[in-house]
Amino acid sequence: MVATKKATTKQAERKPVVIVDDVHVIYKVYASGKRVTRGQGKNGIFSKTSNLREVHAVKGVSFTVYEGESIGIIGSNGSGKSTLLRAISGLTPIDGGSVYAIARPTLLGVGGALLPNISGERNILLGGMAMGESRKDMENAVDEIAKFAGLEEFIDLPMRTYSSGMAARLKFAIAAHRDHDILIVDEALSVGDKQFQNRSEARMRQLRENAGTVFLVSHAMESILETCNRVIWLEKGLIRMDGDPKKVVGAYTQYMDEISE
Ligand SMILES: Nc1ncnc2c1ncn2[C@@H]1O[C@H](COP(=O)(O)OP(=O)(O)OP(=O)(O)O)[C@@H](O)[C@H]1O
Repeated sequence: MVATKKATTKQAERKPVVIVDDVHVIYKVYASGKRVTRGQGKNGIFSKTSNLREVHAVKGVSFTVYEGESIGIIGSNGSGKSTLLRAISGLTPIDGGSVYAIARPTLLGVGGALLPNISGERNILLGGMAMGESRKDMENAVDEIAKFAGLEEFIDLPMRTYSSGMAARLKFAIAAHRDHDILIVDEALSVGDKQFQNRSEARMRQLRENAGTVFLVSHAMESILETCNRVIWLEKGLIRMDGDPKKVVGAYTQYMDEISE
């Protein structure tokens, strides 16, 4: 009886974890392909503005995520999925609107930057500290992370000597070594070789189970349906649909079939 009452109260007090309020992201790119950073467009070293192109990748997206929700983000290529999640994690600056989160969201994927001229071990220390962990905890975690990444013999070598697969494995292992309140997964399942993929998939499953909130970007509808209890479909930087996974995935699949005919 008490348990039922508790559960009902809990449902009534749905706790917001992430609020995305009218978020816009605009990339500024030179037609030559050169990326422009803020402040360079006007009177900077690249003062020739005629070739400057703007890509409005996210055009006013709003939604609220509640505790315990696992959100799948789907949409066709270039619809703004990765940009939106990078904006939520704070890696991509936003050009309008706001993001509020109860904890710092961690982006678990192949995107994070490691430093090429320092060793794998020092990257583990710095990477972990950049995610808010103490130096001591990271020092204790080095061996385990190196082992998970399968890089024990290489961990004292500079990162620039690693293959791209080795570097991706290390990035995944650093981000995945502890549980996160808000976890953002950007198709990280495809990291590394088959053996590492199995290991990372198992760890991902564990992380998803332990995380309070999970965002998953994927083109694999099976993993979206398996993982998420809410799905947001983005198209051309706008939310096209938001709700029940089966309904949203069904509508998206139909749309993709129609446009490919
Ligand atoms: N660094 C960047 N500089 C300029 N434009 C970018 C950059 N990153 C993405 N874009 C553009 O922003 C738009 C959204 O890209 P984004 O990568 O967020 O889409 P996506 O939905 O994740 O795509 P995909 O499914 O192909 O991974 C695209 O038009 C893309 O060309």
